[in-house]
Amino acid sequence: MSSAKPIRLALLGCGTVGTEVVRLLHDQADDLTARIGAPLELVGIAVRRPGRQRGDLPVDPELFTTDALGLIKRDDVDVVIEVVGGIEPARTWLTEALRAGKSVITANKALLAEDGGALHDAAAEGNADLYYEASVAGAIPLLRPLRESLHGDRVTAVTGIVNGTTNFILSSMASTGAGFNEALEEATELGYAEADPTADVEGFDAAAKAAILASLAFHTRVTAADVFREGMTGVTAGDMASAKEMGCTIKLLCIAQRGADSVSVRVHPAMIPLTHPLAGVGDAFNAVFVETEAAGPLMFYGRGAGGRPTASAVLGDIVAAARNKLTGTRAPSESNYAKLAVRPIGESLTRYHISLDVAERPGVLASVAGVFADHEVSIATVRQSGREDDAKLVIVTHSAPDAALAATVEALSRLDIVRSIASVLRVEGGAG
Ligand SMILES: NC(=O)C1=CN([C@@H]2O[C@H](COP(=O)(O)OP(=O)(O)OC[C@H]3O[C@@H](n4cnc5c(N)ncnc54)[C@H](OP(=O)(O)O)[C@@H]3O)[C@@H](O)[C@H]2O)C=CC1
Ligand SMILES: N[C@@H](CC=O)C(=O)O
Repeated sequence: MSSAKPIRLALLGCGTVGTEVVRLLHDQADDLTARIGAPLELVGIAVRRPGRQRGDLPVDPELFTTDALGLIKRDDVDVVIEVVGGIEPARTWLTEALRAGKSVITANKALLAEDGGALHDAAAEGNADLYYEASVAGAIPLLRPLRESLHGDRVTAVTGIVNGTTNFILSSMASTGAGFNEALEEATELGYAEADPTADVEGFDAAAKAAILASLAFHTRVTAADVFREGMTGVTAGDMASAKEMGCTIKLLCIAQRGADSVSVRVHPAMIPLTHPLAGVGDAFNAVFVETEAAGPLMFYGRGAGGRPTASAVLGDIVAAARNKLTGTRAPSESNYAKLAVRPIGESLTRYHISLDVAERPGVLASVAGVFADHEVSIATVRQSGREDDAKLVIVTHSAPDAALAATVEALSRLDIVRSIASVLRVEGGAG
């Protein structure tokens, strides 16, 4: 056993992730002590409802408190672990801890994407560690490679599936034909969804992760407000069927790209070919491609959500922060020297898959094609089906500025021969 003084931990939150952090700290205590060179000691756990049943947690019930700020301020706390979520009071707690020189480990992507700058500034002020590996892609070691291993290279793009809940729903819809509500309910039971699952299904969670990834990859502060966001609630069983007919599937993608002097960051559902490596990423798994100038493409894959996988990432950060405490060193600080501008979605080159319900009469195709030509959007494929009074057109475009594609859809909706725009999806990776 180590005779070194223990590193003392305060845990804020003991829900899906927090309970698994407690279990791993307990189950792996001896190994952790050997790896760090000092034991870890949990000195307090802040929760909202201390009397709540938390299974057979291997922890002294006396450690629970509702006074998170009081716990953070205790002199015997070296490291603060936040697995509560939300903007406030988490921001106040974490800035307080960092300014006081306490290491902070957080899984709170919403806060990092909304006001990560304030946390990084507080870390610099307090000469404290700020680690947040669990905030993006659950268990996957992704931020440390971006923050350290790839710092000698230039990242040009980050593309991936970064939300487990929506991947679980879309995979269930595609493979078993499950309905949206049923799949969301199951994802929630399995501990994948956010406290308010609107954050998952409307793309806010993936957009927050996209902002964190783009900030690290491009050395530029990117916030959630900079990210174009479209959720997956508009994806219908009809879209899934249409995707299947074209040899494709639909995934909620995060796409961050670096140009010469700007970046673009977007989150939206996209149709991708079944041959695309992301097409086979099922269940609540995540996968992220990082493209760099020297290393070329790199792919990261693993469990993107769930208590135990996420706790694994938190534990890795605890070990790093504890080692730094012992050696008197610090985590790499924020690197935002590039300060690149963020380009709006309208300037990004994208491709659309558009399904139209149209009148069945001569000249329809010519009128529709004319709208595309007017907006300088070229058509890749057209499929026509239906009978009198029930005709459908499915058009896939070549790539064009997103603003031109959006304007084309808007103009199509005003044609009298177009009864309705059944769906519009972006297309990635050679689909169509
Ligand atoms: N679930 C997952 O798969 C992943 C989650 N994350 C992130 O981890 C964080 C936690 O998620 P998760 O464990 O799922 O969330 P849960 O809702 O399961 O747990 C939240 C915990 O925070 C406590 N809490 C809430 N409000 C307060 C408050 N005002 N003061 C003190 N404690 C409070 C709750 O207390 P009580 O138990 O008493 O209600 C609960 O223990 C979030 O930021 C989430 O985005 C990141 C990656 C994956
Ligand atoms: N709700 C999130 C949890 C992990 O970040 C997700 O589903 O990915």
